[in-house]
Amino acid sequence: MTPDPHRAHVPAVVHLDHVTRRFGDVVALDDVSLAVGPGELVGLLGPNGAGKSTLLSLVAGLRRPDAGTVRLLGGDPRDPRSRTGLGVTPQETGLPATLRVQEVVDFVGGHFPDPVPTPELLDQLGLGELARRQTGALSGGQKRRLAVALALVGRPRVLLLDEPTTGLDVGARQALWDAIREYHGAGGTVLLTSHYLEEVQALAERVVVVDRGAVRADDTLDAVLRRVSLRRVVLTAVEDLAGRPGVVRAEGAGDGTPARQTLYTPDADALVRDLVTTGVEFHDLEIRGASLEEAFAEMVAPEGAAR
Ligand SMILES: Nc1ncnc2c1ncn2[C@@H]1O[C@H](COP(=O)(O)OP(=O)(O)OP(=O)(O)O)[C@@H](O)[C@H]1O
Repeated sequence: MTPDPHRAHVPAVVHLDHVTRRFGDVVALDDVSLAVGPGELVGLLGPNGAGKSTLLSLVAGLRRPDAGTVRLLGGDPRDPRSRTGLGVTPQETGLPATLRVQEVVDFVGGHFPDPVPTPELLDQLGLGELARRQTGALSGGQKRRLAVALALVGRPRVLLLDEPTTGLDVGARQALWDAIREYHGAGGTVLLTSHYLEEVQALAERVVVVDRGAVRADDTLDAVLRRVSLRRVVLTAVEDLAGRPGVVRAEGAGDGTPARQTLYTPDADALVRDLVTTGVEFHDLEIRGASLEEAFAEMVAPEGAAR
């Protein structure tokens, strides 16, 4: 399951070893082991209730495991010395409503030995013009960006982001992605959860799929995508091609006029050969691999489908 066997020689910055965490009868994490090496950008994917936030809260030292061990930067995550190397953006952020944006950043930065200068950080996250606004007057998206600024202000070695761009518009999301990439490019380690598969596909090099408290897949993004056997053949044709040999699913079927159709098949070459040899007229042929969405659906099915 470990994508890179060489990683075993590098001490992990985040390490969970056979970790179980229950809430009453609910087993939120069930014997989970995971090691994240320095400089990795890992996307945690999973349906609602899979255990992602619980995992992050254990790494952040906010909760203890019922069984197993969690290590952060080689130490106990509940030890403040380990936590000074950590930046966290929880799913919901409680900001003091009457403090101004720059005051909050100054205040949090004041707890660290070498904070990022507040104006620099606010500019990086597109919050420069809001520096003097009270946090209670920020929009939801602006609050998310401020939460990420607070996670970055102490120049952390590890960044935990729980759904960092939920509720953001396209521009704000892009700005945040840039900030995450910049942090990672400078050697930072990132563990992020997201409901947006495109976000994980855009950012992560490694994908860990969590479902019902267990790790279902842990591999490079490319390898996860390769696990999906289906290919997408996209073309324009008059004839409805849904029933052609090898087509397991089809979208956009023709109705007597030329229509853009997407045909899912395990063997795109065989399908195209069949269309050509049987004289089907088509144009603008494209063949694509699977998306992360398809890979994810395949990995959490079939039980996941009933959730
Ligand atoms: N404080 C709590 N008390 C009781 N049950 C909890 C608590 N926190 C989490 N759970 C349960 O543990 C399971 C895992 O929840 P968790 O929040 O870790 O999932 P998640 O993958 O982060 O979900 P989402 O994508 O919806 O945020 C769920 O069944 C949830 O209801």
